[in-house]
Amino acid sequence: MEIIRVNSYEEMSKTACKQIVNQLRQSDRSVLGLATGSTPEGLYQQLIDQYKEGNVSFQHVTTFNLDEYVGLAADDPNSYRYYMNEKLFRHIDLPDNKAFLPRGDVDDPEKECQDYEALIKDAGHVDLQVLGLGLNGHIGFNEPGTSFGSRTHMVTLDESTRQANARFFPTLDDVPKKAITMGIDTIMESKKIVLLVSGEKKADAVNQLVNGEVTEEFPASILQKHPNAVLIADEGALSKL
Ligand SMILES: N[C@@H]1[C@@H](O)[C@H](O)[C@@H](COP(=O)(O)O)O[C@@H]1O
Repeated sequence: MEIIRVNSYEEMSKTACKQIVNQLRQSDRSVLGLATGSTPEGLYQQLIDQYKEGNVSFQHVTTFNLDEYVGLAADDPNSYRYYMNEKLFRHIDLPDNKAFLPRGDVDDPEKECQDYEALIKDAGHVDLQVLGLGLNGHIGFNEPGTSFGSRTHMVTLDESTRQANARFFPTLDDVPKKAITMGIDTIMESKKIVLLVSGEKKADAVNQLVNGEVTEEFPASILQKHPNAVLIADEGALSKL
């Protein structure tokens, strides 16, 4: 895995933005994989700026997000669909019908997982997948213990993940207990992976990711085996390497 060391959160966001712009210059019909959480917010702002300056268009792009909470509708302010609309989609020219997330409020989440896999396959798989890193090594919502062979599936969130994400919700009780996430194998099929990590609180996780053994107990460790993965991380995140 290539490591790009940057000085700040802003530089991380700009460097990731360049990777995406380069991808879109190679093909304006690229399929992008997107992530939520605090980490990619700066990247999305950079992409909006690039779009507004006329440097990039998303007109022919397709996007697939990693995950969504089960039970939350698109217009729920805590849903990842709502996050993506607010932080990126409504500011750019990406067509609504090309911006995919798993739907959290369906009657049959298992079927939704299969349908989501089929959509990704029909689109020709993800060209560039943006990832964040959970404190426990999760990617998407693939918690420790998830099979490396997993495809899009429904998961029960770890208590630690619910607590880490509680800051977005009124109370911890409001954090959903289940989510739909692309599986590890689904993520690994992406042609390129751009993993973003910022801040000292992720330093132990980054150390384990880079130097630890490849184990299902630390899902992100599988990225060591990806042929085209890049970690863009700031000094804080790399401080324990
Ligand atoms: N499902 C998301 C992940 O995709 C994300 O990478 C992680 C880290 O979030 P943050 O970037 O806010 O630290 O949080 C959530 O659990």
